[in-house]
Amino acid sequence: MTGSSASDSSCLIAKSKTNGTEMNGNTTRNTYTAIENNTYSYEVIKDIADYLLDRTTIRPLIGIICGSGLNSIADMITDTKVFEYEDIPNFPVSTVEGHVGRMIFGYLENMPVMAMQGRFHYYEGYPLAKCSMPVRVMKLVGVRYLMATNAAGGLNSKFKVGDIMLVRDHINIMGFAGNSPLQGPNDPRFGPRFPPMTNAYNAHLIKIAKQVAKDMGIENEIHEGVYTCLGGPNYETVAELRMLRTMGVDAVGMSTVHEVITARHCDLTVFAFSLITNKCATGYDSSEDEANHEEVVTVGRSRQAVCGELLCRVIREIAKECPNKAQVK
Ligand SMILES: O=P(O)(O)O[C@@H]1C[C@H](O)[C@@H](CO)O1
Ligand code: HPA
Repeated sequence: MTGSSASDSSCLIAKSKTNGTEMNGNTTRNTYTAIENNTYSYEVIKDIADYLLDRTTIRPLIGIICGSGLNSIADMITDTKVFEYEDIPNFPVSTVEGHVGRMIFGYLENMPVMAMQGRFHYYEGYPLAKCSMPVRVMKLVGVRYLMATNAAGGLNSKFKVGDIMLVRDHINIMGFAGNSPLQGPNDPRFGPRFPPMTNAYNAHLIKIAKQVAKDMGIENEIHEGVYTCLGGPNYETVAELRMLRTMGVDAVGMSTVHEVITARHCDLTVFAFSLITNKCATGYDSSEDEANHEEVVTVGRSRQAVCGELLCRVIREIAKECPNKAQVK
């Protein structure tokens, strides 16, 4: 299937394209009529995937999402083809500091990858399905593995700022309230109506990452744990954090869960880790523990080399096992 049918009103995307035209004396970027009701049909997402594939010969097998302050993970990619989000039809734009807003195609460890420098969060005003829509784009581009990274508050008392938590599982708190990226009609071309989440995070890749951490000599800075995503943008109250801790949450953030649900729905293999950028304040007297985004981004930047190396080494191991070695550079 290529492109949307002109008769399908739910997936028309380019009704008012003004490609580089002059308006009020200024050059405008491409503008597209908004999709209806923020709904991304299979055809719209296929259009986005085709837009990207038409402009590069790279065929990624791995999709990467860079968390807050972790953009430079994608700077390690070689032979790049860069797409600004604002140039991709029907793509949202990043509005958060620390999220640049670029999709980078290229190679890491000789594996073809595509990486998001900047993700979309619910608190930016995007519905969850729109936040995780790029994961479906990855799927239609041909990606088999999603590697998601995020910045998170450490709730487990053993975690230190700068540590990395390999995500073993998540608690979908927003889902408890009925908010899901899979809400609405199900398109079986992506996946089943009722997808299981038992093994959302691939145990084999976690094992590989632990071995990699040992090889890097950072085994004391690596943990395995449970992540949860809250809606944000405010950080949590002490009472909320205490409740989350009793629920078994080790790290708290504002992303990833809906991306992973979307990825598992369309059968991507998932690996995710959280960089612990701050300790969660579980007492009222610990004002020094108050979270702030500047600190989150600063800690992210200070640890992105380590996070990048971990990711690259895991990719190196995936490359060894890659089912389609022909695609490896
Ligand atoms: O995109 P991630 O999940 O890495 O970003 C975290 C969550 C919020 O967007 C922000 C809070 O500081 O960092
Ligand atoms: N809470 C929620 N999201 C976060 C945090 C936090 O403490 N740190 C980074 N992202």
